[in-house]
Amino acid sequence: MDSNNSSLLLSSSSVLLHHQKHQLDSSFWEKQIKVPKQFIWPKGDLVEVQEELNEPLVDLEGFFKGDEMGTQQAARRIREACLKHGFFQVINHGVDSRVLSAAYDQTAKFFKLPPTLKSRVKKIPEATSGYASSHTDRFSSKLPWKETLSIDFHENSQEPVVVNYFKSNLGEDFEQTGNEVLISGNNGTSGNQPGRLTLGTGPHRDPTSLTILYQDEVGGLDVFTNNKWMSVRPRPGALVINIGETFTALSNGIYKSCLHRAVVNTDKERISLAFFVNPRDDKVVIPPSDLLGNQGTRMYPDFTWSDLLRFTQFHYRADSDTLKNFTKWFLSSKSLNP
Ligand SMILES: C=C1C[C@]23C[C@H]1CC[C@H]2[C@]1(C)CCC[C@@](C)(C(=O)O)[C@H]1[C@@H]3C(=O)O
Ligand SMILES: O=C(O)CCC(=O)C(=O)O
Ligand SMILES: [Fe+2]
Repeated sequence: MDSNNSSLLLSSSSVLLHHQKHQLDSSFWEKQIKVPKQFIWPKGDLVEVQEELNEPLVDLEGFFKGDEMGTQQAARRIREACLKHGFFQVINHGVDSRVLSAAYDQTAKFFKLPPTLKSRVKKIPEATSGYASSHTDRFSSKLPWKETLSIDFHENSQEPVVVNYFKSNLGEDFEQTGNEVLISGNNGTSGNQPGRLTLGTGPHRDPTSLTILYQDEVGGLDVFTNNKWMSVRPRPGALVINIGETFTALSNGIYKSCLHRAVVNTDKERISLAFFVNPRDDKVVIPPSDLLGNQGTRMYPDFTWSDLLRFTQFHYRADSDTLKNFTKWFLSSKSLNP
């Protein structure tokens, strides 16, 4: 796939706890036990995880060394995972561990900034980049217990996009932050009540093509498969990879994008860094003809990543049925404006 349109999402539900405007800091929780109702999720979405997902661990060392056997084994494991639930973890992925920890540290540093400084990079409604606290500007219920920082990133851009983003919005002091934040992060939180009633990120399938996620040791990423919620164990140095719905469409429904969520930890804050890989805006998502089956049936219409992104940002909150509802919306908007 020609995929050079990506975005970075940094989020931290815990820092929300410490820095949110409506005094949602630790002293607030000591005095109050009530979580604002907009943050409370339905019981069905909060069902606790029982088991760990035994997702494949893919070692990319052989691939990078040009070793045929190692490459084939990795490819087999990836295919198996994508046919089943679309989640796997990679080790020896080539991303230097020092780069990952520097990105993590800078992310943590960003979320610890005072709200006034963070709001200098606040996401405006039409934009896909910027800082957002619980998406309060977009939604009024089932709010995620997190704050996020998203940065658009185009591989073919001549500019150091991330560095410029930090430098121009937060000043020269943040040039280093931009240098080190190569992938981005999401986060969980602390506090008994919020931990039991809220979610860092609600159940959804990623609308994107591919998500590369670095989660810290706190954990909290759960996947819904085999009819139950299963946790994805944080493995030191590993990256979690998952298929998004754009990839499902590209594979004509063969590769699955699985429902997942990030739960809030009752005593520890959590940071995760997600790098979303997407097709270029002008590329139509069309599966290769050998994936169409005997009848040549297409499962999804021709669409571009920007169509699907627009749908999730302005018409629909990504959940378990985004691709199905996008397809309906897209076809009916096309028949109205052919
Ligand atoms: C294109 C995207 C929209 C979201 C960020 C990326 C990939 C996943 C989406 C999201 C995380 C799914 C759950 C709801 C959401 C609003 C969130 O909790 O952040 C989603 C992101 C978004 O719409 O900004
Ligand atoms: O924080 C996590 O581990 C997952 C977040 C997520 O699913 C997303 O950003 O799409
Ligand atoms: Fe996700």
